Amino acid sequence: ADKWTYNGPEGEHHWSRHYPFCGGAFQSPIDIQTDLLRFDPTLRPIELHDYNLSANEHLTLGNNGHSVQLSLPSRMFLSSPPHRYSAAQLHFHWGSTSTPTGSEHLVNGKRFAAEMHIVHFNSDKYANVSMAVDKSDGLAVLGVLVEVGEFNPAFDQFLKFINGIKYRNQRVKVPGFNIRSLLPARLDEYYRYDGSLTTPPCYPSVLWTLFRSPIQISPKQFLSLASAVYSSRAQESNSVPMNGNYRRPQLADHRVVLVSFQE
Ligand SMILES: NS(=O)(=O)c1c(F)c(F)c(S(=O)(=O)CCO)c(N[C@H]2CCc3ccccc32)c1F
Ligand SMILES: [Zn+2]
Repeated sequence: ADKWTYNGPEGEHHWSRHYPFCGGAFQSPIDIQTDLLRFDPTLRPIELHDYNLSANEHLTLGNNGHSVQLSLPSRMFLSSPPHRYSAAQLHFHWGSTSTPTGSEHLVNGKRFAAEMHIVHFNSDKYANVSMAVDKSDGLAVLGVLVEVGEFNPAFDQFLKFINGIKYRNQRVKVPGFNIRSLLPARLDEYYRYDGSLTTPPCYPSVLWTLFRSPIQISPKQFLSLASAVYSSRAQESNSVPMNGNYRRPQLADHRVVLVSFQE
């Protein structure tokens, strides 16, 4: 069973004991130093298809003990030629109410308040995300940096249900909404590199796309995300708040980070 945590004896420095890839190459996240970037004119704007889900479509919002995740239908897909990647789920990483800095990727050493990941799998080659998750060309994850600022109505489309998933393994149904509205305006400006899952089993199977522009959520929305959920089960006596669920930056070790824009 996945008994890894972000702190303590099962924390990230111990992951590689049970999950060897976590100690391997091509690990994520990384600190994106903009002076190491290489502009790539072939990086096209990210194209999203069927992201506008109807309200009669029901998504599962769940607490898996490591993150808050929202299931996504596989008919939603992104195309980043030559492949098509179907959506699987989106989830978040954040800090804590006292330290609102919990993004996974950093930009020039700056850590943002939180980070959203939309996990897709290569549906040209694999039947589902579980088949794709350990293949080097298996996954494409969209990363969105989150800042505390303006109220974000799109975020509330699922955040208003978060008190139904306070404890590990709790799940609720939420009506579909336009997932595109969770993303920044500029889908043509992003960082691109080959990396891994940022949680065990840390498979080096992810084509990372981290958008340049952060999105904003209000202080109240951040507080709700960072204080509503626990990584412990409902009936457990000592409840463990879920916060600081981000992995520290890994060595870029000569990996090239491509960038789709030139200032
Ligand atoms: N930051 S990240 O994008 O690397 C990333 C996570 F951070 C994360 F927490 C999860 S998880 O499934 O919620 C829990 C651990 O697998 C996944 N889930 C992936 C990994 C394994 C798997 C299998 C089926 C569906 C989704 C996933 C993930 F890809
Ligand atoms: Zn993630």
